[in-house]
Amino acid sequence: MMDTIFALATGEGKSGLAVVRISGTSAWSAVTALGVDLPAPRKTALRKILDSEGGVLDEALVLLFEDGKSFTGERVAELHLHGSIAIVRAVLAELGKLPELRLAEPGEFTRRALENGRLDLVQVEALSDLIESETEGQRRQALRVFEGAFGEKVGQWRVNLIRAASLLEAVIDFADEEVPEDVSDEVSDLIGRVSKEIGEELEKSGAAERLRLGFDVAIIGAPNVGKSTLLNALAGRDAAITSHIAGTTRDVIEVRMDLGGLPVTLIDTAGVRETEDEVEALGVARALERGDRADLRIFLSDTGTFPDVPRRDSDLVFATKGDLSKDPTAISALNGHGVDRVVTAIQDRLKERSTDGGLVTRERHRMALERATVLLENSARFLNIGTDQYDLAAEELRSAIRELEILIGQVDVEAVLDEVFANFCLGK
Ligand SMILES: Nc1nc2c(c(=O)[nH]1)N(C=O)[C@@H](CNc1ccc(C(=O)N[C@@H](CCC(=O)O)C(=O)O)cc1)CN2
Ligand SMILES: Nc1nc2c(ncn2[C@@H]2O[C@H](COP(=O)(O)OP(=O)(O)OP(=O)(O)O)[C@@H](O)[C@H]2O)c(=O)[nH]1
Ligand SMILES: [Mg+2]
Repeated sequence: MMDTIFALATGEGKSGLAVVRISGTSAWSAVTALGVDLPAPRKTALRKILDSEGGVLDEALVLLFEDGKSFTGERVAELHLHGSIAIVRAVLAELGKLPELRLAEPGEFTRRALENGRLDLVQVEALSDLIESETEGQRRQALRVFEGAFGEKVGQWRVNLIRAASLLEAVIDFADEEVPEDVSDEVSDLIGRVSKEIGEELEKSGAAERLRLGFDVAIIGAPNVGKSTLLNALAGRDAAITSHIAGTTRDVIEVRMDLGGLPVTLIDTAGVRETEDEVEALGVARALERGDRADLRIFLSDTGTFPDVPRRDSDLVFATKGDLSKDPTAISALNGHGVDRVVTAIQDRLKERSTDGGLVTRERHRMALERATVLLENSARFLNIGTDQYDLAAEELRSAIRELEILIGQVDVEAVLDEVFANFCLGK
């Protein structure tokens, strides 16, 4: 029997409401222990929550879920408390005194939902992405996987490959008895179809992965060209210090923002120049390094000269301080002129790389599907050699099937589960 676990399910700190969730066989009796007269399942009721001495901790809504009919699949109780730090602390302390209960680990409620077959492993990851989502694009992508689109697709691939493996195994098993019918066409067709579909998903994986993680956009240029001023204009706040002194910015300054549904981390960097100043030189090295790693770079100049950095086709280039020059294409971050053009240009460049519709959003998924692809290629090769290699073809197929099963968590691999749950929110 599993422990009954509990945790604060809502955010830390002061808030309108705070929900404490309890899951496991003792979930309801724990609520009784808080002096609550239990309401019927799924019917909220207003109840006083008491400590062990009978003192009132809060007046709250209590909600019970029956075994098998909850998010975790276990018996669940929720206490919808006033969102006070003191109330939450006191209620959690009372629950901690009950011998059958312990505090949940990050992601443990969701882990139980997985173990009870209510979610598959890619849905678990999508749930984590959904909670982490900050932009529309990220929310839509995570929700699609959470609703089961990827799990279903992988499930179909698996069924097709199992059929292919069974056909081969039937031939192997009966090889000494009767002449088996020729299965190679059907097997090769099944393998070919699955490989093609996996390939199509893998093609979209780069974009889907980028959308999940967000894009790094670095602003690069010589000192004093107005990089930090542009960052502030885009961020809508004074995130970076600006001054007329060349070499003001020394460290890398990052601001996360939502650019038309795209998650962008805008990066302001030190002005690039040769310098005797040791600290500034470190800043310049960082600027070049971050620029190198960035998904997109914006080069700024107020004189037409740029740092000597190898260029990419995708680089955006803008002249600055348009209010001081006659160049009609120059932007002015100081008075806001042309800043909208910068935003549109960033969006255009990034949109190309973040087409919606991808399901393969994680390196873990991509690697599993890449391994499966290689195994399927091997299998097809053995299949083509002839019946005496069918056992090897079937073995490669079984390995490919296993990759798919690990991918959706149909077979437990502790290391995979630990990796997936390591980054989960507390209380989820
Ligand atoms: N108060 C509260 N709100 C919440 C959650 C929660 O756990 N508690 N959720 C937590 O993530 C999400 C909703 N997810 C849920 C998923 C399944 C069930 C559930 O009880 N399923 C049962 C009954 C379904 C039904 O009512 O038709 C079942 O599937 O058998 C509840 C919430 C978001 N909002
Ligand atoms: N007139 C005018 N001045 C600007 C404009 N943009 C920036 N400046 C000024 O130029 C000076 C340098 O701006 P910063 O944004 O600090 O320049 P930077 O590129 O970040 O400089 P470093 O951090 O030293 O590399 C400041 O005095 C800004 O007010 C602009 O569009 N028009
Ligand atoms: Mg600066």
